[in-house]
Amino acid sequence: MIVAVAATQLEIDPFLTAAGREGELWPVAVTGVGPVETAVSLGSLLAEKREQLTGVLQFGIGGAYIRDSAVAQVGLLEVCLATSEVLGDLGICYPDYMEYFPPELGGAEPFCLISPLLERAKAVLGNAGITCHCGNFVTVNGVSATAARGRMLHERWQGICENMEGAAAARLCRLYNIPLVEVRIISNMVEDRDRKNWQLHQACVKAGEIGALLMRELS
Ligand SMILES: O=C(O)c1cccc(C(=O)CC[C@H]2O[C@@H](n3cnc4c(=O)[nH]cnc43)[C@H](O)[C@@H]2O)c1
Repeated sequence: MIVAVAATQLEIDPFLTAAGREGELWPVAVTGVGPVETAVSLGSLLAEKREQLTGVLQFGIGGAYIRDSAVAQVGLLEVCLATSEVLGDLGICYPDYMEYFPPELGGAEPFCLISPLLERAKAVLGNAGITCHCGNFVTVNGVSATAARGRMLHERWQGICENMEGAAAARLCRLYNIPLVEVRIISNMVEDRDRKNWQLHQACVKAGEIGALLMRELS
């Protein structure tokens, strides 16, 4: 059994619409925004259901880091799959520099998400003709609101996508030895903040549709 989770009802509603009657049988949860809420809600869910679970599907929206080379730039409303997750702002925060703690103090250590379930998810998207970018994701407590901060996190982690929940789910899934597939649709570029450039609604709708497709094919 796979559980589908997203941070907000804004992401879950289009998922339920796309899932239709079939979705009534799927376990689904809203985890809340940010790593702490995710750890609390997903942690109690996994503690209860871990014996029955063969995977966690986390879907939602995220920001795309702007890359130096235009070759593989991820764009608005494009699909990203995480091959790793890291807590990108756990440490000492300077305006455009992060100093991470040593490993014994919980220093930033990426969680690898490569698994047979991830390979199946890639195949599902490929068979549906959906192009997806696979790469490292970075989880933050605060949305990066400057291009400089985004560039710094991108360069430090070779990150493609910023979000606020993935590393918490990755840490829990590692604890319980359950594979995690994290898929995000780009709602915004990580740039000097300009809210009018965000495509929040469209990204939530697409995230719900892709989430439902993956649940249908992976369950
Ligand atoms: O600034 C606003 O008005 C505003 C309105 C609604 C939502 C937001 C968010 O910041 C959403 C955070 C939510 O979405 C994910 N997300 C989307 N883009 C990013 C990003 O660039 N950096 C980090 N997280 C992002 C995140 O996972 C949260 O669940 C703002």
